[in-house]
Amino acid sequence: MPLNPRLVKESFSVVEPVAEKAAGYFYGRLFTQCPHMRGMFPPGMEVQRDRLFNALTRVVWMLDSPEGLASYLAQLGRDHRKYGVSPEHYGAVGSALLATIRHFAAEIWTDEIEAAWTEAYAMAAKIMIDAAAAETTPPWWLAEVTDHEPRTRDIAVLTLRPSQRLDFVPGQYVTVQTARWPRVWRRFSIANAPRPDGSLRLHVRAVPGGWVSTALVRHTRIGDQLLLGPPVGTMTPPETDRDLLCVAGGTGLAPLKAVIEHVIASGARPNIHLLFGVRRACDLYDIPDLARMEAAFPWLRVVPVVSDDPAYDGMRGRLPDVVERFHSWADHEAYVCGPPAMVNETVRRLQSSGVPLARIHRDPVQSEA
Ligand SMILES: NC(=O)C1=CN([C@@H]2O[C@H](COP(=O)(O)OP(=O)(O)OC[C@H]3O[C@@H](n4cnc5c(N)ncnc54)[C@H](O)[C@@H]3O)[C@@H](O)[C@H]2O)C=CC1
Repeated sequence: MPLNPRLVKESFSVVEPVAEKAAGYFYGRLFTQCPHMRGMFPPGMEVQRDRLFNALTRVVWMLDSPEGLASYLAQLGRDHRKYGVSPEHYGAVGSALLATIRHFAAEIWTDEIEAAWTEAYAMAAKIMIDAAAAETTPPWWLAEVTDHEPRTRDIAVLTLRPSQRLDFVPGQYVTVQTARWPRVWRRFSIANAPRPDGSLRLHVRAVPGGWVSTALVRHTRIGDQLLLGPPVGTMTPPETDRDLLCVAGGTGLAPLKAVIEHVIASGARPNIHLLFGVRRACDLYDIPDLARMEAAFPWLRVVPVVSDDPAYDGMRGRLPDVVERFHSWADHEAYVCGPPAMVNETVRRLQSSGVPLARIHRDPVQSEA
């Protein structure tokens, strides 16, 4: 039977408003049916629940764009190897998912909707299973912390050396697990373009209640080992030599720095504006490094922007406002990364000021605590 994206989307839109409940129901079904699968997940399931729905939402809304969907699902399949997922698990997940959607969309449920979900899930599972089976890189990497620089009270920049070669594209992120929190994986963007020594830099803010981020900022030392999942993400460098606008909110700077490093190393000479927004001047955690990049590449202009510090003697304001009043970006390729609300608003303003959506790069998946 052919895919029926419309029926899947319509029924999913009934479940979306009760996503949290639905995710709880889904895991309840899954673990009752397959108690041994509980051990594959961390003790606290809150982030996992969000993740399930973020991924599901993305898949459902991409059903009409098969190419983008296939590449997203393939990345997801490769990434799931680090949890020890094997093809048998997909059947159990599929039946728990179907039971969940059926339960929460009961009012509109029909045989056609059931068939549409069955078909869509079978297609998605096949892409994930095939991609995982075809992958030759490790499911996860051990990485040694070779440097740990506290930059502010809450932010540290870590340098890691993976024990095996880890290929990635600038702008991608990895998931990280610390010895302190087994089975808890959190995403952090790689903050550099690939280097000859294979090292990776991460920008980490310890957020309240953030298990992994707090462990990385406050309890991690040089010589410690971390686990890294496969690199994922689609916010990769531009394929044109158009001028670039990069809008970074806080540690959302990390992937944009990687993209800029890549563009500089490629030998292209576009003008690059990097607007680096923080709340207070003391949060400008990477200025010395950015100033070095600026000095070495005259086409790069770094503009620190501070939103909540009236005493700051430089550019002040909210990033979306500053972007809008700066000048026209209509001819630029734009990259936006940071807190989701900031990203959404900046993208909207760029669009309404004439930057086509196809030229605005963002990663719908944000990093977590
Ligand atoms: N660490 C990493 O590797 C990555 C982090 N991120 C995300 O970047 C964000 C960084 O957070 P923080 O450093 O705590 O940044 P923050 O909360 O201190 O804010 C940074 C900037 O965004 C602006 N901003 C915040 N909320 C806004 C809103 N609602 N509307 C308009 N502007 C707003 C602030 O004014 C400031 O200029 C997190 O959401 C994180 O998930 C994204 C990708 C990679």
